[in-house]
Amino acid sequence: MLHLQGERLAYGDHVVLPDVDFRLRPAERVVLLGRSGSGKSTLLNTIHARLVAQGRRDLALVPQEHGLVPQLSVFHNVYMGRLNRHRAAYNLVNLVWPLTSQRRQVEKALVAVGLEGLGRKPVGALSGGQKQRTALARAIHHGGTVLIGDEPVSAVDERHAAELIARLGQRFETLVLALHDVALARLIATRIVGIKGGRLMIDRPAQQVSDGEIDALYRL
Ligand SMILES: Nc1ncnc2c1ncn2[C@@H]1O[C@H](COP(=O)(O)OP(=O)(O)OP(=O)(O)O)[C@@H](O)[C@H]1O
Repeated sequence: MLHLQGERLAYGDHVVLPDVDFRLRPAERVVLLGRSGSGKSTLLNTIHARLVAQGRRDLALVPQEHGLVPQLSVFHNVYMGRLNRHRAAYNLVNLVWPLTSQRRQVEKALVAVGLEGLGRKPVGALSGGQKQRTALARAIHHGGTVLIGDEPVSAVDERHAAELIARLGQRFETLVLALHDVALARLIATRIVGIKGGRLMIDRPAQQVSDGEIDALYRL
């Protein structure tokens, strides 16, 4: 599906990951772990950009800052997950005066993330956890086979985070997620990638990765 080979990931002169080898295969559930600033978002964003450049459309994204429009309603933000499926005029009608059929479909995505009935609320008036759920609903509404998520449940409490991650696992065949919660990573990951010191220190099937190795990622 994707193969990064000896790639140098940098922002101008600031090299984050100088020599990345990373392969993504269909149906993998890859979780990226590592300290803050280790390069998880950098790798995720590169993976997303490459898949888009390949012309993949079956790809949903939950970015770290959610990428929502706070002035617009939850409905509008979630509807935007499918903008590319319709003609501009149809989208315009729905953004101004949503059709019942579209409201129903968006509502299904809202139910999936526990935001039922909140479609009319402006995103700017939501809690942090609700904003994050809105971003998840947009990804679910977009649909596809691959989900790229940067800390997609970080603002949700532990129990609900596990439920939401499990739901994402049901909806998307292939997952690449950055997570900070190791227990959550263990629930969903078939493969763990641990980043430290500019390298992918770990890249193995999840059951072969010990807790000690994961702890070492977070040690200075
Ligand atoms: N747009 C950018 N321009 C320049 N440097 C950046 C940019 N984004 C990230 N960096 C730097 O790249 C490094 C890796 O950042 P990245 O966001 O990939 O880490 P992360 O592991 O996702 O961190 P966190 O867990 O805090 O989100 C950091 O040193 C960060 O300061």
